This record gives sequence, C-alpha cells and structure tokens, in this order.
Amino acid sequence: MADFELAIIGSGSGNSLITPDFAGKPVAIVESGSFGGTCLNVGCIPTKMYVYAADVANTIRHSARFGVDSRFEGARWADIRDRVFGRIDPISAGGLAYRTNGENTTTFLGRGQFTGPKTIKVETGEEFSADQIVIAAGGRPMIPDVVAQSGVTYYTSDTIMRIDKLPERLLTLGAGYIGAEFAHVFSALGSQVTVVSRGMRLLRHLDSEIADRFTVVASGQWDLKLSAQLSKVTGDADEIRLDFLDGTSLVGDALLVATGRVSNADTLDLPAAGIATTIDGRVQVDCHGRTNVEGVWALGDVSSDYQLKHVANHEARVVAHNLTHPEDLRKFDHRFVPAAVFTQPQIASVGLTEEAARARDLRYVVATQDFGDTAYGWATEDQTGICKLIADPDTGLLLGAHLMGYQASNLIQPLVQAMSFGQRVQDVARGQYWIHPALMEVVENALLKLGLNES
Ligand SMILES: Cc1cc2nc3c(=O)[nH]c(=O)nc-3n(C[C@H](O)[C@H](O)[C@H](O)COP(=O)(O)OP(=O)(O)OC[C@H]3O[C@@H](n4cnc5c(N)ncnc54)[C@H](O)[C@@H]3O)c2cc1C
Ligand SMILES: NC(=O)c1ccc[n+]([C@@H]2O[C@H](COP(=O)([O-])OP(=O)(O)OC[C@H]3O[C@@H](n4cnc5c(N)ncnc54)[C@H](O)[C@@H]3O)[C@@H](O)[C@H]2O)c1
Repeated sequence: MADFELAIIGSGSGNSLITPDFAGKPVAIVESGSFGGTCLNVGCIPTKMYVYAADVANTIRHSARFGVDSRFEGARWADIRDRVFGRIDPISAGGLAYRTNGENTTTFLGRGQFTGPKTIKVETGEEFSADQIVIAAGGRPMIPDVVAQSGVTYYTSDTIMRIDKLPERLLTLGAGYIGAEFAHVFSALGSQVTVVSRGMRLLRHLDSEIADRFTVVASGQWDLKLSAQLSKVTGDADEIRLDFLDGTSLVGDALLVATGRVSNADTLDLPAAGIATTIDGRVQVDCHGRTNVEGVWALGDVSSDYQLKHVANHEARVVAHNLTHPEDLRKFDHRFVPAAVFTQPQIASVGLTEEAARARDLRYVVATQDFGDTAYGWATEDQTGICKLIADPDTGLLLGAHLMGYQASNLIQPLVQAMSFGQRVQDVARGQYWIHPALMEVVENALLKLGLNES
C-alpha cells in the first residue's frame, strides 16, 4: 500500500494545503468531483459572473431614470454560460494537471472513504495510507423529501448554471443565499421568477430590519410565495407544479431547489476511522482544526460553523501551518465573519444582529443611514439602501454592521476591519479622511450617528 506524508480529501480549499513546507514530500489528493471544489466550479465564482451579467441587464432596464434611453432586448443565455465556463473549466483542468504532474503530488479521482484511522480507499479500488490526513470534503445541496421523493426533475446550484436555455418561468424553493442570488440572475436575464419561502421574509438569517426591507424590494422584482408549506411536487419535462398546504399551487418550467447545504461527512465512512461528528452531521474539530483522531484534521464546509469560502480559506491557512508546526499550533479566528448576498440589492453583514444583541442582554445603540440621503445616493437614485450599525455605547466598539445597497459587499470592509482590530467608532469616523462624495459616506455618516457615551 502506498504511503504518503499528507493526504487531502477534497480539492477545494484543501488544494491550498500543499505549501512549500511539503516540497519533496509525497502528498495525495483525492477528488470525486470537479477539481477545484465548489467555489470555483459551481459556487462563488460562476454565480458572481452570472450576477454581474444580471446587474448589467438591470442597469440597461433602468437607465431611463437617469435620462439615458436604452432597451433591454434580451440575454443570450448560452453565450453568458459559455463565457463563465469558458473561463472556469480551464482553471479546473489546469489545477488537476498541475497536481497530477506534480513531482511530489498524486491525484486520486474518485470518492475516498476511510478504512482505518490513517488509511483511505478510493472508489477506483486504490488504497493508501498517510501520516496526516485533512478532510476538506465540503458539502452538498440538501433536498427536502417532498422534492426528492417526487421523481420530478429539479435543479440545484450544481446544475442550473449549465442548462441550455433560460426557463420562461422559474420556481425557486428556498429564500436564503442561493435562492436570492439565482432569483436575481434569472429574473434580470428574462425569466419570470417565483421565490417560495417557508417564512414571512426572505433571507431570514439577517437583521430583521434588513430582511424586512429586502422582502419589500424583492416583492417588486419577483413573485413571492411567503409562509409557504409545500405539500406536493408533480410534473413532467414541460411543467412543474408545486402544491401547498393552504390549497394554492404554482406552476413553472423549471424548479431550483435551494434549501440549504449539508456536510459531506456522512459519505466518508468516518466510523471506520473513529472520527467524531457533531449533532448536525459535520466532522467535529477543535479550534486548531484537529479531529478526535490524532493526525486527522478537517476544515471548510465539511466541519465549519460557516459555509463561506473566505472562512474555508482561513481555516485552510491555519491547518496548513498546524500540519507542519505541531509545537506552535494556530487557532481559527471566527470572531468577526462577514458575509454578503450578491442579489439585488447587495446585502452584507458582520457581527450581531439587533435581535442577537437584545437576546444577549447587551447594552447597545443603533444608527441607520439611508443610501438615498447621501450625495452618491442622489447620483444613483437610491431609494432602498441602508447601513445599520450596532455599537456598545460605553466602549465605542461595533457589535454589528448590516448593509443593503449598491456595492454593500465592498462598503462593509472598513467596518469588518474596525471590529477585527478593536478600533473605536469615534476613531474610525474621525481619525481618517473619507473621500467626498464617495458612496462610502453612508458608512461614515452611520458611524457619526451612533449615540456613544464619550466622544
Ligand atoms: C451556489 C453557491 C454560491 C456560493 N457563493 C459564495 C460566495 O459568494 N462567497 C462565499 O464566501 N461562499 C460562497 N459559497 C460557499 C462556498 O462555495 C463554500 O463555502 C466553499 O467552497 C467551501 O469550500 P471547501 O473547501 O470546504 O469545500 P469544497 O469547495 O466543496 O470542496 C470539497 C471537495 O471535496 C470533494 N469531495 C467530497 N467528498 C469527497 C470524497 N469522499 N472523496 C473525494 N473528494 C470528495 C468535492 O467534490 C469537492 O470538490 C457558495 C456556495 C454555493 C453552492
Ligand atoms: N454569497 C455567499 O456567500 C453565498 C452564496 C450562496 C451560498 N452560500 C453558502 O451556501 C449555503 C447554502 O445556501 P442556501 O441558500 O442553500 O441555504 P440557506 O440556509 O441560506 O437558505 C436555505 C433556505 O431554504 C429554506 N428551507 C430549508 N429547508 C426547507 C424546506 N424543507 N422547504 C422549504 N424551504 C426550506 C430556509 O428556510 C431558507 O430560506 C449558505 O448558507 C451560505 O453559507 C453563500
């Protein structure tokens, strides 16, 4: 049986573990799907390339508001798709070739499973051992039974970006990140989109003020079916029908299921290695990325509290260090994890929601700044954008930041920085210049509005 110094299951964030510290040392990497993992092939990167095309389409649609006449004449779906995957597929293929031809790296293409604490068998029949193993096997879409057992053809984020033509009527089950991003993409490019949400509001993980505001904006863009309890899914290749407990139904040409993602931990035969899992089925790790089995580590969606690429990347950097520095272990830093939803309008958040601050019985103050009440907001005719900040009035430290509006995913960064480095609101607001009349003034104004106890 071949023996490796390091074996990695999953070529997403796991691929970045092969640092110069492993130069000349034998490393195995096992991949059952597309090389490069979710973010590259079916996640962050292709979705944001589609989102950009959707933003362009909407800019054209709404240009008359600025006195610029134009007409949206349609989207060439196949051309958009081919631009996206014409960029991505060669990167995936190049990454695979690089590792396959690498002097010290061996790729195994197929599903890997544990056969013991330090041994892995690939579905191709190959089996090997390794001194250290990193589980970076990610997650997969969760499909509710009512859909899975219906026998009806449906799409997930893994498949919908490769379809041949834009559906006329798209039904989106789930109103989280993926539902909101794809609703924007398909609606802007020309589909009639209906978003089906179990709750009263979309993106319910957000601060409720932002989620409420977004739900109102979304209702002007897409058809919404809120508080929906799906009872039956039927249909054929031409039409899908969703029936709900309240007696209503919806029909569409295609169904996107976006009801969350689950860890792939259950596919790895972890019991064969004695590796423990959490109650919700993720690989259990400590703050250094160690599982309960010595020499076996895990990171990213398969084990993390977060299903975000910047978190998986961070965890990979920590584990990469720890693999070769057993006397100087680093810790994951999950204190201030930001996230953005690339829908229309964009949404970004970090830290506590107001509900969470209240539930923790914290002393806090809140300030909000509408994008529309700043000079750049006048330029963009913004009517919905908001920056909401939550801070501790005594220490002047931010507790949470929540933005909805143009470029929210960028605007939030100085707030993430302030929280990460313990910078006080007063210092951030007045200890530096803010470029006038940049859109970033929404952040400056919100900071200045916070009613703190000292200045
Ligand atoms: C549609 C979509 C959009 C997203 N957009 C964003 C975004 O904008 N920003 C953001 O931060 N995050 C985003 N995410 C989340 C992000 O993609 C993930 O958090 C991140 O890719 C997780 O990385 P990972 O390395 O843990 O897992 P992955 O990248 O999923 O890598 C795991 C790899 O392991 C392989 N594998 C699984 N089981 C086995 C096995 N038994 N044997 C061998 N190989 C195996 C899989 O094929 C996969 O290639 C998005 C996700 C989706 C689905
Ligand atoms: N921009 C980004 O960073 C980005 C983009 C896409 C995905 N992601 C990551 O991927 C994860 C998965 O995305 P997602 O949108 O699938 O999950 P999600 O958790 O964001 O949203 C899932 C939605 O499905 C609903 N739902 C769950 N079970 C259901 C059921 N049985 N019937 C009907 N509705 C149901 C939930 O109420 C929720 O509205 C996200 O949590 C996020 O971490 C991130």
